[in-house]
Amino acid sequence: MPHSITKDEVLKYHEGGKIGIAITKPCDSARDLSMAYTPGVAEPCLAIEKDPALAYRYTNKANLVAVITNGTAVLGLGDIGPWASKPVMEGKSVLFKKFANVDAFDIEIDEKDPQKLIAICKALEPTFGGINLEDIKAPECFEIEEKLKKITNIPVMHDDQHGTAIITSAGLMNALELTGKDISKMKIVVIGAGAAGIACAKMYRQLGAEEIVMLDSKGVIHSGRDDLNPYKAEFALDTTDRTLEDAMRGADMVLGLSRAGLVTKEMVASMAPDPIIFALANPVPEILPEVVAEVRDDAMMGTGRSDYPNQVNNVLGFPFIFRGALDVRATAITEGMKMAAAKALADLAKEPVPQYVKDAYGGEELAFGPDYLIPKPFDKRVLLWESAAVARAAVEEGVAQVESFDYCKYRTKLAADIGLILADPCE
Ligand SMILES: NC(=O)C1=CN([C@@H]2O[C@H](COP(=O)(O)OP(=O)(O)OC[C@H]3O[C@@H](n4cnc5c(N)ncnc54)[C@H](OP(=O)(O)O)[C@@H]3O)[C@@H](O)[C@H]2O)C=CC1
Ligand SMILES: CC(=O)C(=O)O
Ligand SMILES: [Mg+2]
Repeated sequence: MPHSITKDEVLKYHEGGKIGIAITKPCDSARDLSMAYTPGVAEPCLAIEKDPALAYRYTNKANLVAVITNGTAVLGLGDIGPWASKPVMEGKSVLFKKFANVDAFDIEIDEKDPQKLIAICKALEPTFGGINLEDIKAPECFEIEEKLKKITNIPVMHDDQHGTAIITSAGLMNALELTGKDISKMKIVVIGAGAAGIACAKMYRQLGAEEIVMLDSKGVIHSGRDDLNPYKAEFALDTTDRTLEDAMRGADMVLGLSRAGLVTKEMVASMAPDPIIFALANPVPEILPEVVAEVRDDAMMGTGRSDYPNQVNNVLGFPFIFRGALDVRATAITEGMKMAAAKALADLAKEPVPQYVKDAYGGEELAFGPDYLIPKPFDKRVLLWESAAVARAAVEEGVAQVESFDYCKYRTKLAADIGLILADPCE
């Protein structure tokens, strides 16, 4: 059931913002001040001038991510601008810290021109160990990310694209296992041909999907349309489906990454048996679980929200992906790293759930099944499973910059960070 929170409570919670800055070294005496600031600070400066890689050793760069937006596609609220986007970006920084101990600065930029935004992000490279692009609208987001990946030497990831693709893929893999559906024979409807929709559809193709019907605000993306950008055109189908109602008929899965309330009961009723329904628009999904339940008892349902079962949300991605990437000083986040993250999440969902996780969800019984397709963000083991998988994949894909990487030792360290001792750290 949804949590009951009032507008006043939420606004009160946000007074003064949600995150601050902590000092990590002693700074209580004149001697400390000479170390932290002048004259002592000149030593690391000169060392880094000689060898820029030492910035990873003598500054916080190695554990610092920029959460960058221009506020053009904030949640499902649309182009509300950089000022109004700040609570979301602060929230992302909170999640980076809370779930993966990654320090993150939210940076809201008053700039819509992709070329200028690219230049600004590139200019920030000396400060950060990674860049998490957030809530930048399509199609500009594709060009911005693609260019930044080429011109920077730090991992850059557009969370709405790849975080979402990874988490929904994990949920989909497990839904396939539970329903026995064959992805290559499924009709998959993707509502939204923006950042998230396009990236998810690409990853589903990697998983074997063949029939993906995608829709934008003008309807089904079909081969007769002449108003498609190249990213949408890649998904243009030769189909007679024109509306969402047409597309949903007989569909095995619908993935909503668009706007609130677009899916009706009638559409859900027209889907194939055992439908997979991920209605992920935030904060209000394309259809609510209780409405689906009125017409189907065989649906597997997920939303992006914290107050329903199956929270299919990129919170399960970005903190852990960057943790793994930063720890091996990866220069990029590759396809192999993304797939490793999705598989790790899917696998973890099949493990018994610790009591503290159940307690965080009101004592609810949580076990692999239709209402528990993916792990919960408060499950500390996500760090262990996902970050270790991402770091290992980075090494295997040749983008890690550490001199050596010992998977078993890394898992032991991550386990210690969450208070676990592993029987088999190499598992
Ligand atoms: N749960 C999660 O983890 C995540 C959820 N989301 C949610 O997904 C949604 C989209 O985000 P994002 O991809 O970043 O945004 P974008 O602005 O990049 O894309 C939005 C897409 O929705 C389409 N759209 C708008 N209205 C309709 C409609 N009536 N019918 C069909 N499509 C429509 C737009 O069409 P057009 O191209 O014609 O404008 C566009 O393609 C948001 O609600 C966001 O909160 C996003 C990321 C993660
Ligand atoms: C979850 C998220 O990133 C979004 O809705 O945009
Ligand atoms: Mg987002």
